[in-house]
Formats: sequence, structure tokens, C-alpha cells
Amino acid sequence: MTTYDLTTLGEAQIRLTVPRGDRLATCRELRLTPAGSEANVAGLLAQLDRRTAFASVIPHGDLAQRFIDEYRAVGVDLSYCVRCEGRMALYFMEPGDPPLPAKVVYDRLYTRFREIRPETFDWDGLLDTRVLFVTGITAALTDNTGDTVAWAVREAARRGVKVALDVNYRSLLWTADKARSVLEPLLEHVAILFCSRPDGIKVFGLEGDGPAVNAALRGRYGLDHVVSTDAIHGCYYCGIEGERVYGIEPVRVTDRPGAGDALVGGALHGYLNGNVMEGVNYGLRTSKLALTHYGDLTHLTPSELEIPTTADILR
Ligand SMILES: O=C(O)C(=O)C[C@H](O)[C@H](O)COP(=O)(O)O
Repeated sequence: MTTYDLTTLGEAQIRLTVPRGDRLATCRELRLTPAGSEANVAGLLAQLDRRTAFASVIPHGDLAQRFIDEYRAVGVDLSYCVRCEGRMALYFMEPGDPPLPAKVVYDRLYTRFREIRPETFDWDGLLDTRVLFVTGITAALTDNTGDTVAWAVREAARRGVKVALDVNYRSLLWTADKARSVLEPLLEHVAILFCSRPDGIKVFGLEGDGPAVNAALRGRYGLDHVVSTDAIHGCYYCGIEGERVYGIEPVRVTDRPGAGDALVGGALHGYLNGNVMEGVNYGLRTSKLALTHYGDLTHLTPSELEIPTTADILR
């Protein structure tokens, strides 16, 4: 029996959000919430009674403490985090209201996390897990973070640990060409891939509707499971369990960031149960829950996985 169900590494961040109806350039107050894609997935799974750990390099100080308190409170093991002097990564967000799109401004240069190397972390501990989860966000930051993600993926595969990868393409962090050149060589080691349709088109040069992009990813890279979303039309599964299209129902959005990570967390809960198709149903529920409250981390109880949804299977 492994110590963990899922371990992951990523940058610890704080989000500073502009109140609705205001602009970053003029607002006088900001809402402060902890953030980080990988931590969000670990945090969601911890609330579903999964054993998870998140590794990072985190500075001392109050902002970092806010991050630590948030994810530790839901049960994520943060003992692999290395503490250092330095600054906390931040991101600012204007939620946007039509016709203004949401806007993100990163303030995450010069963090010590950007200097990580494989030797920074205790991999005997971190790879005592069923799944290693990584994202394109961490791979994008610097050559060091990209190399460390690549090393971790290969080492996990060598040790028989399943690898889950979320492409999570961020155009503010790298070009699509660079993303492809870094992520593509990792795909042979990946068991379950999360890639939105727009990312499949931009990063991997694919074409077609959601199911077509999904099937092309699976076919081209020989993946066991591919889960993708198209924020407007639906969510798609393609893999050894078959193929499925899931409808997405509109919900009132209180706060959008973290909904993608919630979908990934729910789907991985299913993967850990041996049923990704059912996991995507969980993911649709958890991402819906994510939209109802502030913060990148979705707060939920296991019973809320059963909340009614009309995200019926269409095909
Ligand atoms: O951008 C980054 O570097 C982050 O990690 C910050 C956020 O916590 C996630 O990006 C949220 O991601 P979504 O669930 O896709 O909204």
C-alpha cells in the first residue's frame, strides 16, 4: 500500500481579486485568496478523503502562512515543502463582465520556486503514491521547473507510478510551440491527460470538435484516458473505458478560478476508484460547486459529490 493516493508539485500563490464592477487600475480593495493549480487538485481530493501531498518551495512570512493554512486545513500533507527566504508568487484578477473579458496579471517573477531542481525534493517520499499529478503551468515557469517536472514524470513512470498531466496552457507564461516541445515528450509516460479543446488546437495543432480533438490526442499519443472540456459545449472522455460526451449546464458564477482544477480533481477521484467516466461526472459537480464560492480551492464535503446535476450523458 502506498502512503499517498496523489502527490504533486507546483507554485504556491496568492490571488488578489478586483471586486466586480471595478478595475485593477482604479480599485481600492482586493480580495486575497490562496491559489495554485496543483494545490487545488490535492486540496479537493483531500476533502474526498484521499491521501495527498503537495511539494513546493515556499517563502517565510504571512502571505505564505495564509497559503499553508488554507491547504493544510483540508488535509493536504505539506511536509515536502521547502521553506526559504524570498517572495510569494501573486496573481491579480479582474473578473470581467461582458464585454470585458476576465484578465489575469501575474506577479511571480524572481520566486525561489523558479530555481527548483529534482534534488530539491524528497522523491522517495513523494513517489510513494498511486498517482503523480503535474501541470503545464509549472512546466512553463522556467527551464528549471520544466526540467524538474520532466524528471519527475520519467522517474514516476520508472517506478510504476501513474502520471496525470493537465496541459493547463497559459499564454502569459509561454508560447504554444514551447509548450508542445516541453510537454509532448512526456506524453508517453502519461496515463491520464487533461487538455481542453482550445489547448488541443493551440498546443498540439489539432482540429475539429471536442470529441475529435480528444480522440486525436488519444490516437496520436497512445493515452489510456483523455478528458477534455470545451467551456461552452461540454466535456469529453475518450479512453479505454470508451467514449462519452457530457453536457454542461449554465450556472451562476460567483468566482471562476479553480473550476478547471475542480473538474480535474473530481475526475481523478474517479480514476482512483478505477472509473474515469464516473469521475468526470464527479468533476462536473465539483467544478459547478467551485463556481459558487470565492477562492481557487473548492471547498466541499464528500456527500456533495451527489448533488443533482442535469449534466446528462448525451451520447
Ligand atoms: O494560473 C496559475 O498559475 C494558477 O495556478 C492559479 C490558479 O489557482 C489556477 O490557474 C486556477 O485554474 P482553473 O481551475 O483553470 O481556473
